[in-house]
Amino acid sequence: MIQPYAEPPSPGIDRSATNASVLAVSGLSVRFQGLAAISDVSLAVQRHEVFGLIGPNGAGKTTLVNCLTGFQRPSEGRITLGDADTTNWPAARFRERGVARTFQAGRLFKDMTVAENVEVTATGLGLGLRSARQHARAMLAWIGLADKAHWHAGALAYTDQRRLGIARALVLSPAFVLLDEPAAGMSDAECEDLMVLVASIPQTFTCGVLLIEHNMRVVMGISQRIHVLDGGRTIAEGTPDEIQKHEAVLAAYLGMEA
Ligand SMILES: Nc1ncnc2c1ncn2[C@@H]1O[C@H](COP(=O)(O)OP(=O)(O)OP(=O)(O)O)[C@@H](O)[C@H]1O
Repeated sequence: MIQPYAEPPSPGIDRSATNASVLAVSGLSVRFQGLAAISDVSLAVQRHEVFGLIGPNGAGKTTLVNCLTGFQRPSEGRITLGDADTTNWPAARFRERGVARTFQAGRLFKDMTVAENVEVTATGLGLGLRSARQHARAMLAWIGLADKAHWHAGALAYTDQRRLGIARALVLSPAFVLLDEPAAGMSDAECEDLMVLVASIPQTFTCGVLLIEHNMRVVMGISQRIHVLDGGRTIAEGTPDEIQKHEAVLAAYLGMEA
C-alpha cells in the first residue's frame, strides 16, 4: 500500500506559477469536420478537490482534457485559469503556469531511466540539472518508485509506468493535474493503491485533480463531484451518490432504461 507523505515531497518548490483556485470551461464546443465532439459544456474544477469526468466511449472526455491543456483549440467557448483567459494558450504555457496532465498512452521515454523521465520534465520547466535531480528524487520517493529510479522506464511493470506518468505530471507542484484513465489495465489491488495516491493529491500538493476514469469503483470512491458527458453533451453533475442514482446517467452510461 502506498503511504503518501503528509507533506509535499519537495519543500521549497516554487508554487507561484499560479495562485488560481479554479480551472474552468464555459460554453465549450469542439467540432471535427462537422462532428460535434463537445457541445456547449461548462464545468469548473476546484483546487481542493478530485473532480471526476465520466461518460461512455466517444463522449468527449479526452477532447475536453485536450482543450484544458492546450492540445486542442475549441471551436467555441472559453477556458479560464483563475482570472486568466487561457483559451488560446499553447500546451507548453499551460504546463508552465501549473496545469499538467497524463496521457492514456503514457508517453514515457522508455529508453531513459525512471529518474531521467522526471528530470527531463523538470529541466523542461526551467530547473537546472542539479535541482531537477533533487525534485525527481523526492517525487519518486513520494510515489514509491525510488528503488527503481535507475531502471529503464520501458522495463517497468504497466502499473508503475502509469505511476511514473503521474510523477512526471506532478513534478514542480502544478495547481491542477488532469489524469486520463490512470486505472486502465490495473488489478483491483493496484486500483486500491492508485485511489489512495490520487485522493491524496489535492491536500499534499494543493492541486486540483480532474480524473477521467472508466473504473466506477475508483471514480465513485475518490471524487467529490462528478461530471457526466454523453455524445459531447453534459447530462449530469453531482456527488457520487447523486450520479449513481441519476436516471439520465443510468440510461446513457450504464445502458439501462431510465
Ligand atoms: N482528432 C480528431 N479528429 C476527428 N475526430 C475526433 C478527433 N478526436 C476525437 N474525435 C472524435 O470525437 C469524439 C470524442 O472523442 P474523445 O476521444 O474525446 O472521447 P472519450 O470520451 O475520451 O472516449 P474514450 O472513453 O473512448 O477515450 C469521438 O467521436 C471521436 O471519434
